[in-house]
Amino acid sequence: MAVSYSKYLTRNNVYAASGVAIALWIIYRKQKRTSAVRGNSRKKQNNEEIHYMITQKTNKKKKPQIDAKFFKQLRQLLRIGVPKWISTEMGYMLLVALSLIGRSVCDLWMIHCFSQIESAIVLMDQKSFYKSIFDYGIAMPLVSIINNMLKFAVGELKIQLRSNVTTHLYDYYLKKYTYYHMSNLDNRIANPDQLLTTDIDKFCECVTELYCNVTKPLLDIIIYVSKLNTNMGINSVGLMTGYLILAGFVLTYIRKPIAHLTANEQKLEGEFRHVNGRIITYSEEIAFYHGNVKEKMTVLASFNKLITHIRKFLRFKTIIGFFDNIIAKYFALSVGFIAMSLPFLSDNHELTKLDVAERSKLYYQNGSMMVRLGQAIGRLILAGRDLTKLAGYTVRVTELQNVLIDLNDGRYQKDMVPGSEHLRPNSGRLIFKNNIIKFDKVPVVTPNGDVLIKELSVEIYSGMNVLVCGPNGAGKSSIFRILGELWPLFGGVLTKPPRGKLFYVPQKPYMSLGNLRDQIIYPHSGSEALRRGYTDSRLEGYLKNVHLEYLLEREGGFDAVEDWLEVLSGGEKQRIAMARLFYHAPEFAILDECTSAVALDVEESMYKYCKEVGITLLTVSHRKSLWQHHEYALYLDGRGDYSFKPIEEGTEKFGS
Ligand SMILES: Nc1ncnc2c1ncn2[C@@H]1O[C@H](COP(=O)(O)OP(=O)(O)OP(=O)(O)O)[C@@H](O)[C@H]1O
Repeated sequence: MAVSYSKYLTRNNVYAASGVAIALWIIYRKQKRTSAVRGNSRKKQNNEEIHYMITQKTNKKKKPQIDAKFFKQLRQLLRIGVPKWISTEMGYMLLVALSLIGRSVCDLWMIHCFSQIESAIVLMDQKSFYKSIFDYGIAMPLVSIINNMLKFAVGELKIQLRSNVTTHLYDYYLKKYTYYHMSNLDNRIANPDQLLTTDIDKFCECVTELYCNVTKPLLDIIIYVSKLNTNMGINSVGLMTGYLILAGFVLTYIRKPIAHLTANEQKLEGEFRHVNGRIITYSEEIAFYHGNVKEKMTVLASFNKLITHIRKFLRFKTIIGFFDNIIAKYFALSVGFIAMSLPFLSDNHELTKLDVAERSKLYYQNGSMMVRLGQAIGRLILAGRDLTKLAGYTVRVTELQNVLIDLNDGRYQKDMVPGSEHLRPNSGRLIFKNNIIKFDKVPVVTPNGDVLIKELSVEIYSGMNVLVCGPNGAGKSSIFRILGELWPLFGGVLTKPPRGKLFYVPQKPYMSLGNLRDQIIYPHSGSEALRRGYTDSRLEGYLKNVHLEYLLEREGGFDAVEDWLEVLSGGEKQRIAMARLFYHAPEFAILDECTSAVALDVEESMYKYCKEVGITLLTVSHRKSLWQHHEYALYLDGRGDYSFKPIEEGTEKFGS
């Protein structure tokens, strides 16, 4: 029989359809105009050479896909999330599974209960009706408890997974110098902050959601298939199962691009956050330069890139959603109805021998089960979508993990300058020995293979204060990066005191979160300092040495908590860093232009104090006034040569 569409042509339907058409047209026109305006502004931006750069290598091979590699990566990450078979995480997984079983049993019981209620109404059986309503009322709290227990267990499972994965990766990230190496020696990851925060969270959320979205439908399918098989026969159940397999294949195939679109979205979110973060970090510098307009353009360029991608992703999801709905929901239901009808419409099924009332009751029960079976199948197919999303997060978190493992093992991936292919990072030898710093034929090479000095051979003993000088970019700080083990040794033998006996004071000192005491004793904790015998009065002495005792009164004592990077002036920060040096009292101190903002008289008293307490100084400075505090000068000429000589009467002093 032909379908007659004319009956749908009612006045209300025509109004509704016209409304939707007009709304779509307005959106289309508006978007076209917006993209035209954006196109112009983009051209303008290009003219002004507005672009932001984040040096993250795009690895074309690494498109996330649901394949054996993905399952291997997922298994590895899950082993971190659920480390043992007998563990809290397993306990919560079990609780989730039990709650899901409880919910399926409740669903089944409710189908039975509702069929009793409806049958009692149709048969006008008052007693049976009130009994069923009473049973239903009694069961309600239990159903509610099971539902909320499920939510609780899912929430806790996610928290456990996130804690385990995050702690594991931070163990690597904050081990030795990995956090420094990731941004300075390796090109692979540009935004570890995004990966360590949002991406891990999303990964764990996806895993828990998937666990529920697979377990419950699977459980439902097993329960309903076995019930329906008994009630209706193998044909009906076979039809549904066959459909499930076919639909699963089709949808997995058309959803393939979701994985890399998700991974890309996370990457762009990370870049956007990174660009924003820079404005916060350098707000003062930007403000002095009136750089707001330029920064706005950079931020908007990053934002537009993100939005364009999200919009593209949304369109893709909308189109896929259309097929998802049809295949996973509506068509699944139609197949369900056909499967339902098979025994009822056959001539020789046992059902045909029952009276109408019994058949109606059975139809309701089997129909409800079939609908739920259809929904379970639909949900299972839709879980495929979560799986592709999960593949995106899995790739990103796995990449982070791999890079962290590589860096911990001393393996880096960085674009090297041409001609540096023969250089092998970590090919030098490191020896720990007290009271000596010795570079024995150590090449001074930047992480990207730029050779600043071919072979440096210098021997410095305790008590030999050395001034390091030379033009900008000659490699003065680079020598100390190698000495501080931040940069790898590309050859030779480096002898140095053990960590902790060598202290670095940079030009821009770092101030930690915490109170005033924490700034002096960084990176020790308050209790550690006390254990070592450093009372507040001793710390006050160090503040006096750097002429900062007034801070105690101004800020409200050692326990005052402030954002010290903001609250202290440049010179105050440098003086706090010197007080920190006095507290640690190392064998050797590297002073890298660390008194550039300090008044000359204060600088002099600080240097005198260092000598008094026997700290050997290796100073990088362009100030002539500092030469008097040193006995040796290491001069780098900026062209790869150097000289290491005692400072004598006639020695030429470099600097201003
Ligand atoms: N992380 C890095 N990766 C690659 N090259 C670097 C890195 N850090 C510094 N360089 C390069 O190494 C060279 C030497 O830098 P270094 O900081 O040692 O100079 P410097 O002598 O201390 O100069 P200045 O007096 O200006 O502080 C510079 O050309 C610089 O660009």
